[in-house]
Amino acid sequence: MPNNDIEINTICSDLESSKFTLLSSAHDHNERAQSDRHVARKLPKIKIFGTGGTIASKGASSSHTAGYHVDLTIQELLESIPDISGVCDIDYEQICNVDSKEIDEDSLLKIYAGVSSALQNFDGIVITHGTDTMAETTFFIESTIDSGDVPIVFVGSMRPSTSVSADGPMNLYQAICIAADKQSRGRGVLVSLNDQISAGYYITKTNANSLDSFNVRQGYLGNFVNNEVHYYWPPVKPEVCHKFKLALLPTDDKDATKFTATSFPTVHVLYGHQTLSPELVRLVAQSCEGLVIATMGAGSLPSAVNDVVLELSIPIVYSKRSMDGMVPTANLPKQKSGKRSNIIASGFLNPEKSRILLQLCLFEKFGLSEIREVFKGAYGG
Ligand SMILES: NC(=O)C[C@H](N)C(=O)O
Repeated sequence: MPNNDIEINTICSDLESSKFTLLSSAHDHNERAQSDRHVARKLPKIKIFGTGGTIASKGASSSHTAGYHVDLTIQELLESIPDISGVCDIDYEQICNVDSKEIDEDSLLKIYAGVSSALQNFDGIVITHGTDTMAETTFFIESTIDSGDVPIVFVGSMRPSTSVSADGPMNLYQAICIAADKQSRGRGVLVSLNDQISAGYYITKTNANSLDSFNVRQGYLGNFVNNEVHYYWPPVKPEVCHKFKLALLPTDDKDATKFTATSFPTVHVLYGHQTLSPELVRLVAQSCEGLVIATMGAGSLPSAVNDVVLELSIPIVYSKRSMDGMVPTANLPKQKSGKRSNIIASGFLNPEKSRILLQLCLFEKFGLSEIREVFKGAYGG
């Protein structure tokens, strides 16, 4: 992790002679607060966290857009963007540096802790992250952090830094400008990718390769064109999002963002298909505290699978493998006795977001009816 203030020459061709100063996270905050630069210009202070992903990756050559590996620190990434010294003052920190397939609960909690702490001292937060699992992290952060007015902007890229027309530097530049823009206040967790601004709660990665990788059926919130942020709507947050107050064990009485490592209950996801084995469902259910099944339509699974599910005692969420639409409660299989079963409809939540929501519910020790209430927020239950 970098320790000192560093001067950076931008590589943007029309700004070749410009310089800006990056403040490393180790830099003393009091010194920063007292600096004339801050006081005189009153620029927004933006915290930038690096976690890895394609945006921080290098490939074998400029034509390679696959088979690359994470190899750039957040400091190096910041060296590749246009001058932002007139936009904001930035401070940066490397949380981890991995492909997002490696993001686990430990990384999620590190991001959670970093964001919680930065919310107290910064006007905006930017997090670089791989796109493959970005939607899971944004869903987790929106579900666990009340960001008030402070924008939390996630950003990634689809091409590695070494490729021709790498999209990372522009995406990162835009994310920082979005986080620094007053219009972004009161919008919660945002995602900036391919000139579009979306709600972190709703995004889904819908294209495994193209630059326009995130499709948001609920609509984009705005876009970024030629240094301008344009929102289509006034500030709004996802109404259906259940906010969890994570009961983490503090290790420092004075600092609520420091806590002991915690593991979340295990929740597995099974993918529904013709001939899905009831025995597989039974077997998987033995090794988890909750299960999500990507059903084939709006809650449909072979009857033999439904029969096994109804015998189990753990909560089982019926989600869907179709990208759009929802699983309504009316489609859930019922107990012969007429009693409510252990099955919960995911509403419009996809399997991976349903998994995180169920995990959070189980972490909070919610019973079946409370879990149902939480999923009702997403029109399931
Ligand atoms: N475009 C990307 O960022 C994909 C990469 N595999 C990741 O999620 O880390």
